[in-house]
Amino acid sequence: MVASIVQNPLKLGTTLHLTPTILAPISRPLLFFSNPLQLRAVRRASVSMSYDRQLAAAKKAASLAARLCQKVQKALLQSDVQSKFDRTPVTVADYGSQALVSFILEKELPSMSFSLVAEEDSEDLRKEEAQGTLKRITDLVNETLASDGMTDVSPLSEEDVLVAIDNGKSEGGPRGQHWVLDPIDGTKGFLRGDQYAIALALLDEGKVVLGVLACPNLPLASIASRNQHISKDDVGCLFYAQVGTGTYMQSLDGSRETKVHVCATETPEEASFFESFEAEHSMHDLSSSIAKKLGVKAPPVRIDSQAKYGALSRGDGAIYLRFPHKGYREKIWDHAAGYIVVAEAGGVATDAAGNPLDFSRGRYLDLDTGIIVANQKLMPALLKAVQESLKEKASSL
Ligand SMILES: Nc1ncnc2c1ncn2[C@@H]1O[C@H](COP(=O)(O)O)[C@@H](O)[C@H]1OP(=O)(O)O
Ligand SMILES: [Mg+2]
Ligand SMILES: [Mg+2]
Ligand SMILES: [Mg+2]
Repeated sequence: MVASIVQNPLKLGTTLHLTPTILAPISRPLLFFSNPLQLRAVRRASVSMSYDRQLAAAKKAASLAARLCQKVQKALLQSDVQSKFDRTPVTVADYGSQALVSFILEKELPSMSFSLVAEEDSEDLRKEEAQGTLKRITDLVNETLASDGMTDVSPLSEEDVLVAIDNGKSEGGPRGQHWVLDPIDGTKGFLRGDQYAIALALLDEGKVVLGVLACPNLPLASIASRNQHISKDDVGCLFYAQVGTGTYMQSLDGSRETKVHVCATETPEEASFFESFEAEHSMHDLSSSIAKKLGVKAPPVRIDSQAKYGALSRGDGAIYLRFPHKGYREKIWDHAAGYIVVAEAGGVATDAAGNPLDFSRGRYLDLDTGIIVANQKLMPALLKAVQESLKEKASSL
């Protein structure tokens, strides 16, 4: 038996009321240094310790992008779906979300040099036949900005939208600060009316220092017990984490902030695990073999997108297993935000060999075989089961 969380937002009709975010200033200590190098080093340390301003901007950007996506998901039209060169779907909401997040981050943080590594680009939208689609995206972005009472910005032109989308072409890397965005993670789930996430993270010197996950269709209550009735007011979560300060969840309307922690179980038999809804994205036979070795009794919980990391960070399940098929290269925007949300909640995410995930190598996350996530206590047994199952699979080929 397989459990899946299916929230059809076409029936939910949620309206969001966002309050404007107040930006907290970075506090810089007043110190005197005669050596300018020393002064620069201390300034760098003091700035890198607090990402409050960036976090506030990221929360605002992801919440507004979620509002845009909800609107599109409610009125999903076939014409809103294009196909990219790799034949994965992309919708007006993917483009609109990326344009909006890019525009808001740059506007809210004018003093920062702006670098964004993001999934989408404007190439297909610049084609003659995409004129109508581009107009629709531009309208969606402007309507969303207006709905937030952003009266200090004049409406974006179609060219502004294309430029905002193409800001996402940065290569990232180990130096400086880079935003990392998946404007809709789990587009297939989005199209099905199921789970998806707007995933935004910040890299500083190659490390993930903050992450925000907006999950418009994820219930605020645990999805561990799946048969409860969920009202439309109890759906839509925003997870966020800043390095060294823990992970928090609030409702997408800005209320009900709570600190969250991963499941503390030390007993694999009690653990339940998450995996992709799509068998094309992760090998279900392999995860089933791992779960069997661990003695996991509960059926897998299959949901789309980084909503899995969010649900894991608040203890809805204890393990996340992801084993893409041979040849697939993971991208940093598919894991950066989820990674810090889980890590700050007390979890560990590694590749299948137990190596830490390295987000500093550019747009791809080159890793060994797969990604596994659990609490610290479960990790040794999980790694052992993963290695055994991988060996068995290799010898059966
Ligand atoms: N063949 C594939 N194997 C693994 N992941 C994929 C594949 N194709 C797309 N993805 C990406 O996997 C993620 C969804 O994973 P999940 O199965 O956990 O929901 C998405 O980021 C999706 O991209 P996208 O952002 O375009 O939806
Ligand atoms: Mg995609
Ligand atoms: Mg993705
Ligand atoms: Mg995406």
